[in-house]
Amino acid sequence: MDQKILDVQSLHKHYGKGDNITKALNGLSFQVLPGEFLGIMGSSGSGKTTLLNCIATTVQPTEGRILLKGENLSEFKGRKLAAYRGNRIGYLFQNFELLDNLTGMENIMLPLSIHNIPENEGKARLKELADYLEIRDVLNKFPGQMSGGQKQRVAAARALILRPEIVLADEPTGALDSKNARTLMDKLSGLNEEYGTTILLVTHDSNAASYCSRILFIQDGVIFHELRRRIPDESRQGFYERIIDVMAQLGGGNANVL
Ligand SMILES: Nc1ncnc2c1ncn2[C@@H]1O[C@H](COP(=O)(O)OP(=O)(O)OP(=O)(O)O)[C@@H](O)[C@H]1O
Repeated sequence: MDQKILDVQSLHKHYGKGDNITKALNGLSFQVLPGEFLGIMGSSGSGKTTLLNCIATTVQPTEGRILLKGENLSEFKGRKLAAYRGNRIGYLFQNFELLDNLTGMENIMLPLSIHNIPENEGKARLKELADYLEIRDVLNKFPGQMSGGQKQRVAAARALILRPEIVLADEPTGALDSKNARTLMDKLSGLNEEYGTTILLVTHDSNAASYCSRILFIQDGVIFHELRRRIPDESRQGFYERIIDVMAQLGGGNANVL
């Protein structure tokens, strides 16, 4: 039994050809254990989204491979690939990606009908997530009637309703003010602790990253540094300070405050 949930091995992704080639990933290797809350940081263009998209199988690596519990993702085909994309991973995006003509509840329930989850079970999951994410009041509203923070928590409920093994979050706090960003991160880290959901979080926000258990810093498509929160004795503030030190070395600057 392979203990790792993800094993990324010498991953390369090149876009374009010849003079127009961009080497977004340049031989990136790391492993993720089940239940980890892994942050991925790095300056703009360092390859973070490309990495997440390779894991989501929406971008095909040029070289290297990604193993999910020992199985090569690039060999997933047909139903197995659909099941992987549909319910083994959940996505959370910076711009929420909710359907504007559906209510909050309909947005959250949509994946359930696609994956044939019985109605009673679906309703029970909806209630649990709505209570936890504090979105009961907006379930009958349309996205246009919600605040940014509410939209992102509805999007989180949609990402989680099928109980994915891995959540891929690409800058989920990027469009939120600091209070809403903190609420979202509190909720995500609570879910990570309570349900053991593995989370991969791409972020520029050192405060959001301080909720993670480990952070990979990427530069020019390779891992430049790694930080691990010292559990249980290191405070989030202490971890945040170590993160901003590394960000300063990366030249990314830091405007985020706790
Ligand atoms: N579809 C594409 N075609 C060509 N080049 C691309 C494509 N997608 C990304 N790139 C290039 O690959 C590099 C890595 O991009 P990527 O989006 O992975 O970086 P990032 O670290 O997520 O950046 P940001 O923090 O700005 O979102 C960049 O130089 C980008 O211009």
